Amino acid sequence: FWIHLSQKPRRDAVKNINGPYNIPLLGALQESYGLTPENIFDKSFEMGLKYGLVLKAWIFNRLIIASGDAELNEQLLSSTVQIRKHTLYSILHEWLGNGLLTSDGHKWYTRRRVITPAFHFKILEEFVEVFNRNSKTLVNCLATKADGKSAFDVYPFVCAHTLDIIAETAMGTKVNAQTGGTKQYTNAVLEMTKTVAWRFLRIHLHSDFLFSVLHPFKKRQSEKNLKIMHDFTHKVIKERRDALEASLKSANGDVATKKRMALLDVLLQSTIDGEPLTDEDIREEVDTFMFEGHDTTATSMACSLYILARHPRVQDKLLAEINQVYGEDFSKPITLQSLNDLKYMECVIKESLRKFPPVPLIARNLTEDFKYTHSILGDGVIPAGSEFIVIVFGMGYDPQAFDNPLNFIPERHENLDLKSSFQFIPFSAGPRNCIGQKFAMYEMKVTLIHVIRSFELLPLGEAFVPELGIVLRSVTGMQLGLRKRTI
Ligand code: HEM
Repeated sequence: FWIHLSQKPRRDAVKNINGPYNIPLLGALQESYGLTPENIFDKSFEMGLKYGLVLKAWIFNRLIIASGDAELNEQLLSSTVQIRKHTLYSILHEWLGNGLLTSDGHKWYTRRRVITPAFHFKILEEFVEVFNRNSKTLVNCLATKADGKSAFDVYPFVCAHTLDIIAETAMGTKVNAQTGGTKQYTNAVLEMTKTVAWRFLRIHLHSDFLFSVLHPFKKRQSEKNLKIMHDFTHKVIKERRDALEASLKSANGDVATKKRMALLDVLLQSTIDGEPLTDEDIREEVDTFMFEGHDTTATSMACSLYILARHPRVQDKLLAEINQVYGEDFSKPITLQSLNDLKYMECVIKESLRKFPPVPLIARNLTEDFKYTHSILGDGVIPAGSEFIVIVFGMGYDPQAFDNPLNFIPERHENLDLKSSFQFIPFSAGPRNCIGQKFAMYEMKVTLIHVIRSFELLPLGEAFVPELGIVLRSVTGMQLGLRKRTI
């Protein structure tokens, strides 16, 4: 009774927000019962129709606000105060430490300032060669599947490809995931990514204690993988630091002018409050890039290929644009400038991100009262301590923003007339938006150029069945078929 009474001020504060019936003390358990990673998408749409784009739910003493409403989300995501990530992210801590993705407060702010120059266009320009070379390897790997009649899951192929790219660009090291190279490290990254996604879907396993007790074998395996990954990253950092110091001591000095800079090199040369970053600081950030920079992009790319396979008209138009920009004989080199000329491809990628957002949810813990002004809800306050979930996947299907949202229509992005840019946020928005957004777009463009020029994508295999993870998954994989093009 006392708990129920103590909730009253918080209940009163969110009276203007609809939501399912709450059983005193227990909350809306009847709604969460039977919710699975696969049915959560349909259930969310049902609840949106019933309660509107913003809804509240209590689970015991926790107040959860879920919002697919751009007006409210804009105010939350633009805030420089409400930047604390949800406790759901805690399962990433043992791997990523307190890096850019998971930190907040002063630490996040200073790190963001130091890391931003690592994504400067001059550095991205140098990465085009890495994207290009690895895309050619991807094409060679995919050629083994191009019999024109068999369906296969394209995700593992693009995942190894994005892992190769991020290792080379973040650490300056080749791990050859596509060709079976540095197996111990790449297997550890891939297994760890799977374990994190698996734990994410099982709320009780967010507790490290329960994870150790209920799944001791998985826990041991996970510790082994962590050690392999951390040892590897530390070794690479040490080697790059030694090389940097040696080159700075040498007469004609600076590595940056001679060799391609990896993101790691930018961190090695940075200071915070006059102090260089320690190896552990850098390790957190490099591991953050390794995680955040490969799985998101792999999902996005695999989904683009999946949906293109089912839209031959769009494929033809894309191929025509590629030929127009690079010549039928592919004589023009791929540069950042020429990638910017691929306007239709940009629309294709955006449309795929709308239909299949790789990060389906963004979740925050509110550290202070969140005051908002809203055209329907009026002025209000969501109390500190509440949890706020931005339903990114729902926003892409809002018919107010996107006509015929179920259809795949890249052309809609040519003249998209949104009331606010916050209506379309696959890379989030505001101060905690994705720092790797441009990197990802260029990487995806180079990959698509090579795959589309080499193969006709065929609508074979099972349909996509979405499954919620930290990153979007499909229960059936991302299936398609391939036929070699004769150029
Ligand atoms: C299609 C590919 C990608 C998508 C859809 C994507 C999406 C996102 C989203 C939605 C966030 C915000 C997460 C949150 O607030 O909880 C985010 C943050 C972040 N992303 Fe990406 N991302 C992609 C690729 C990349 C790449 C390639 C890198 C690195 C090379 C990267 C690095 C990061 C980092 C470090 C953050 C945390 C930024 C901060 O909190 O200041 N991402 N990304």
